[in-house]
Amino acid sequence: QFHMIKYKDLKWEESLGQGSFTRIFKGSKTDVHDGEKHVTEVLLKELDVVHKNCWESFFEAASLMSQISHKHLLLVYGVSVHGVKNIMVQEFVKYGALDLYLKRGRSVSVSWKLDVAKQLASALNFLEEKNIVHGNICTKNLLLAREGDTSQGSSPFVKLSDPGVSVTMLGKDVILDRIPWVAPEVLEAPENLTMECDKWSFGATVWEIFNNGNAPLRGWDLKRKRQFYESFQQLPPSQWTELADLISQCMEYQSAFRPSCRSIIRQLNSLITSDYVILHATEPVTQ
Ligand SMILES: N#Cc1ccc(Nc2nc(N)cc(-n3cnc(CCO)c3)n2)cc1
Repeated sequence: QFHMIKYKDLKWEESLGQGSFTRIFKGSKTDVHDGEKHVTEVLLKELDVVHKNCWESFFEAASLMSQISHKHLLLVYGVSVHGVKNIMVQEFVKYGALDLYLKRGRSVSVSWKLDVAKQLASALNFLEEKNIVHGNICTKNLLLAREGDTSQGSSPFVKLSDPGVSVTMLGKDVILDRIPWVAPEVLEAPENLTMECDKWSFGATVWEIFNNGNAPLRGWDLKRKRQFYESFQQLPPSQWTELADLISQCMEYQSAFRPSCRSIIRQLNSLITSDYVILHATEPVTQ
């Protein structure tokens, strides 16, 4: 179910950082068809050799993204295996991960943030219709393809990245460190990963977007993070009550009570039309 790409057709350029058990590089792939050579800019996601036993899960994540296509889902060109190296070849998304983009202090408007949240909700709705669980929704996995410029009225465009190695393959500490994105029931038993878990993560991700990419519970150690769930705590609410309500509905400890994707989209639509948006056209950058 995969396009296998020859290692010799790939070229590595600069390193761009790392994910869980993976390293990412800018690169290019060369294809030849009808006798013409095509060079495409790509993102090369390499599974760390020490974790090569996770290669099935790594490729499972990639195949999830290549079985279906949607405008807000990352395009995966294929995979390449070379000796102990496992490489996923993805489309290169121009502005990279949203968490870093927001941290760079771009002051973006409330309508920009709502637009991004709505695009993520529509990707989630699509996955839900296909009965596919993502399992790692967060701004690190939300890629910015177009910056959008609210003064020019052009809107941002985001793509949801692959979930990476499944949470079922990660150690307890890695899962604990994903608090508050990982749903509480997944902490108890990672096999509990369901669509409802993606809604919890969606809530934490919207919280990040409206807090300029600052990670929630930033700097908390694993013990404190664990206690956050044990005492059924919620993230600090936004002063925009309707937004805070949506986030807390998604981050409902009882998974069955979390809203449907359709309800999430409906609530986002009413937020977009509320006068709060006009009043807070461009938030002052609060770092
Ligand atoms: N400066 C800069 C810059 C960096 C990266 C990109 N592009 C891109 N394209 C992708 N397909 C995936 C990612 N990516 C980024 N972080 C992760 C890890 C979490 O998934 C994945 N970045 C563009 C500009």
